[in-house]
Amino acid sequence: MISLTGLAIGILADARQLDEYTNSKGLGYSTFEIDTLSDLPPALEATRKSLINNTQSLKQLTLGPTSLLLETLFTFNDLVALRFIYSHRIPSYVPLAGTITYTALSHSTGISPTLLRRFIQAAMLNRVFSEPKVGEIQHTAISRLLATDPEAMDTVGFLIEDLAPASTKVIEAHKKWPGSEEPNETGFNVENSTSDPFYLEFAKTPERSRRFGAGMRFMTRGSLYSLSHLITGYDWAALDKLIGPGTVVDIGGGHGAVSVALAKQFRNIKFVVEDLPGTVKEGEKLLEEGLRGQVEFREHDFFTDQPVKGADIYFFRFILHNWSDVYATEILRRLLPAMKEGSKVVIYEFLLPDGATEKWTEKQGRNLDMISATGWNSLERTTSDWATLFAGVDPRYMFLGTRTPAGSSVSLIEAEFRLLKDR
Ligand SMILES: C[S@@+](CC[C@H](N)C(=O)[O-])C[C@H]1O[C@@H](n2cnc3c(N)ncnc32)[C@H](O)[C@@H]1O
Repeated sequence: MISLTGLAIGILADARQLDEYTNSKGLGYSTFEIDTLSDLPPALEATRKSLINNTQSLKQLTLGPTSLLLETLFTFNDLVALRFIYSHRIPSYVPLAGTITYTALSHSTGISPTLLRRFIQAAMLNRVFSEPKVGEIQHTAISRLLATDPEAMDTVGFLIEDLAPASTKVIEAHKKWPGSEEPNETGFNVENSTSDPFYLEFAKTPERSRRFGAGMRFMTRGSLYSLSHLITGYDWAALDKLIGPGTVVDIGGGHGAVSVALAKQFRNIKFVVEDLPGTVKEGEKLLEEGLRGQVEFREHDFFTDQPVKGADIYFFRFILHNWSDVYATEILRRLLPAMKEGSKVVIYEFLLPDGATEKWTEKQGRNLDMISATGWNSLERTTSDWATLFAGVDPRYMFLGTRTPAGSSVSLIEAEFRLLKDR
């Protein structure tokens, strides 16, 4: 057990380090007006995490159980305020420098000054806009981002207009379809009154699809998601040295983002990017001239037998977390007839810890897991989940384990095809 003072002492030491860093960079102290702590060196990233986790614990302890429970229960108000700001495009009406009064904002938006004041002041608690003088609004770093970066605004829209309402229907979906692993029996299906799965439903409304795509790009920006972790975090060089050459099949590879990045680094590995017809055509069009021959696109539905025989690696990024165990099993089973002794399945996905964690910096994994439940009836898996999944597909799959490259949000999960006589 640690005392409030003990937590505060740790916080003081971490805060001092970050202050010294921003001062040494000529940024002064951290402020809500500009982003002073982006792109920290790796050692200070650990300090940032420790500061976030300890301040959160300190705050939760200090609130006490009743206030903490009520604070959690009232978080829906945070989203309502943000939804108001999103749907009325408020960030675009506030000057990037200086202030605007509620009355002036009312003239440009057509919304009453009282409504504006109430919803914007609610959002200010989360540092979206500030009021340096009574009645005058100015941008903070967050609201400025919403004003200047369309993908940030699209992320708000996707999460608040599409996912949050669907999440309120998850329990109804569980009651309607108890124990379902079907991708079209979810909170998203109840909310949208549709029997089509998530992506098919989105495809009906181009604007919704576009907003989803922009949101995904925004949320995977930055070093935590950088493909450099995948490039350096796995021994691709061993495959590159093979005389033969080595082959990687990038299943559900989209437009080939992963294969293209790897192909540039490892010029002797051949990549086959498989996806559904429209995506494959787009990918082929986008492929750089210099990579033709090394990267090939091929139509393939991963619920049918794998056509590329004897590849060294069958690779999946951000695929299996969209599918419940029944479907993930089928996808992995369809690889078996194509695999040779030593063929590997390499998966690049989020990995949840086996046990619970209260660390605030690990909340993102929980968020993603809840989203998987809301939209797909799928899950973010733990190392034990992966081991159980492979064991249930076929005894020839030998689960090799999981690894998270330093500084990465995404982990490697690996299994090998071994004939039973080798065990
Ligand atoms: C979340 S994206 C991941 C794309 C890529 N792996 C990446 O990480 O950039 C999922 C991909 O799976 C593809 N997909 C969905 N169902 C599929 C199926 N039955 N067979 C093959 N690909 C499929 C989609 O077209 C999409 O490109």
